[in-house]
Amino acid sequence: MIDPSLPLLDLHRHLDGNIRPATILELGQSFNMTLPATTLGGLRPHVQVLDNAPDLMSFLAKLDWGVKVLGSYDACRRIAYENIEDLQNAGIDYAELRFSPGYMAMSHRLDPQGVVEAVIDGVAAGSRDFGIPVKLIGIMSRTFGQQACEQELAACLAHRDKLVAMDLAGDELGFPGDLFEDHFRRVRHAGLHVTVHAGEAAGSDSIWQAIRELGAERIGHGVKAVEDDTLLDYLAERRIGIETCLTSNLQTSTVAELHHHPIHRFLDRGIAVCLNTDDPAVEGIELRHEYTDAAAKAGLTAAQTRQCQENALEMAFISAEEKAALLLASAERE
Ligand SMILES: O=c1[nH]cnc2c1ncn2[C@@H]1O[C@H](CO)[C@@H](O)[C@H]1O
Ligand SMILES: [Zn+2]
Repeated sequence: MIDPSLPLLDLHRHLDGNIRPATILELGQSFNMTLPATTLGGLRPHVQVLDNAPDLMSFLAKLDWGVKVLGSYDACRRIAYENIEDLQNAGIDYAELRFSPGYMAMSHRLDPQGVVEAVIDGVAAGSRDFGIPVKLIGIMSRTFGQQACEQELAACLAHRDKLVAMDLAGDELGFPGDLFEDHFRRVRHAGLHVTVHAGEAAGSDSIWQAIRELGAERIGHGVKAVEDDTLLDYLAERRIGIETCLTSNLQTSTVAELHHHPIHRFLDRGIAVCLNTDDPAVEGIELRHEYTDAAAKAGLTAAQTRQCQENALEMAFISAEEKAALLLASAERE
């Protein structure tokens, strides 16, 4: 359930995992690209997870067509702008949108820094037109190695005043966090917040590493924390929040069924957990679905989903004043 007297926040949402299928078709055609289909119905299975994927990497392959059609900076600006319109349609009051400039740049050899600028521009225009506050998180896509992540980091740090945090995403098993300690030293030195995808494909060690070596203040997914009692206590005590993405965890086969999802255990231990979409267009869901259907399947009560809304507000990378403004706006619409 969503409590309308509290703001609705999406803190874990990939802008480049939320490119509309219709836009993929249009952009593909405008750049004279051969797509796997020429109709929306035909394209859907290539860009959306219809049956749960067997593992994380097969799930992530569904994001590829979305970035393959980014043939210009204008295309990047457009999808960033449409992401804000999607937030409005989804009834989201505040979002932290994350994106991987190198991943978006690679198919057409764009300059990652130009991509960062286009995304900032499109998000600013959308945020203004639709009246939704949005912050940006830069992603280093570990899948492409340390060097590519260096490039992404440089592109992001060139605009560090327009970003709130950096993240590490992609192939957690193939590229463990210890390859990125230098990168995150620079992130922290730049004064940015740190959130890391950890404990999704790999185990609880990956979460410890993200916290201790990379400086993670929040953990994306964190499903495997459930293996480690000491870690659960640590997360609760230090208020290191877990950005849970229920449907994504099901579609990547990180959990077999939602009623086996450890979110209960996390909430029972007093860990700050919130509900998020991850890659809404690829998953074919929106945040409302996570708070209603998915939450119900995971066995969450109305009090628990309300707690998730409160936790999201606590976890958001914004000031106390900005949090108070979000609270006030939702209280007033009651
Ligand atoms: O659920 C996820 N787990 C790990 N990495 C992800 C997930 N969703 C998207 N990305 C990764 O984030 C970057 C695009 O923003 C890409 O590297 C994509 O593979
Ligand atoms: Zn993610």
